Amino acid sequence: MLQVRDIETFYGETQVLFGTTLEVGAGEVVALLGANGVGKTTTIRSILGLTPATAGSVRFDGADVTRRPTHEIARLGIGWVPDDRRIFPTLTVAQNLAIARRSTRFRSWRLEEMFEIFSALEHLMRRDSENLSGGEMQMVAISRALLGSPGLVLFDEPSQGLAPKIVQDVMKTIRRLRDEGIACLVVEQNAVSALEVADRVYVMSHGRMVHEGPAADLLADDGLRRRLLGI
Ligand SMILES: Nc1ncnc2c1ncn2[C@@H]1O[C@H](COP(=O)(O)OP(=O)(O)OP(=O)(O)O)[C@@H](O)[C@H]1O
Repeated sequence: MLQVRDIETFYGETQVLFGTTLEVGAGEVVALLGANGVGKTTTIRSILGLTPATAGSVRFDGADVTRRPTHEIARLGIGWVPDDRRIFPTLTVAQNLAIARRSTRFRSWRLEEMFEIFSALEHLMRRDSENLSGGEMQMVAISRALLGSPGLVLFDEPSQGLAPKIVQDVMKTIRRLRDEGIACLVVEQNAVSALEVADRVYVMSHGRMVHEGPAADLLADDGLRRRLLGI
């Protein structure tokens, strides 16, 4: 579904990605881990064309999207759950969700299905989004991504700032998406939660991948985990 090959990305003169390569298959959850500042968010930004790669390629669903504008890339079926959620604060929850609707070649989701996944969401629909708690915002951010009919969802730090029970709900939702055949790329500081939900994992350091393999292997190998992730 997603193939990122040898991408190089800069902020101005500063190079952040030095030949980053990764793949996510349909119905696969892939975790992207690594210390602060190694380039995980920049990898997501390059996939979405927000900070386009200057070398290498990004392919989604068979199409080369490397230097296409972000709105075109999103319209092909890439959903994004950003680390700062980016919910429009002056709109209600219902309005935030209404403007996210999009049809793609992938499965579309009904609002009622969002209410099944997040039982609290139905009662939040009329609320102004600026008054939501962190967990409520995350429900809205994930629902918004799904209402855009994605084939791939990019999650940036989905558990950041959330209570443990809500983190469990988010991870359960990611499993559900996988079961529906949606590809998920999950950038996380909370490495254990990410490894528990992921099929495969990449570990990044200084803009390059330094490890790739089954998530279960890294979860089981204390020595390797300590060396790569310090935990
Ligand atoms: N807009 C920007 N302008 C200049 N440099 C940036 C910008 N955004 C990020 N950087 C730098 O790029 C590097 C990689 O940042 P990035 O956010 O991709 O890392 P990360 O692995 O996602 O880390 P974190 O978990 O802290 O978000 C860092 O050194 C960061 O300071």
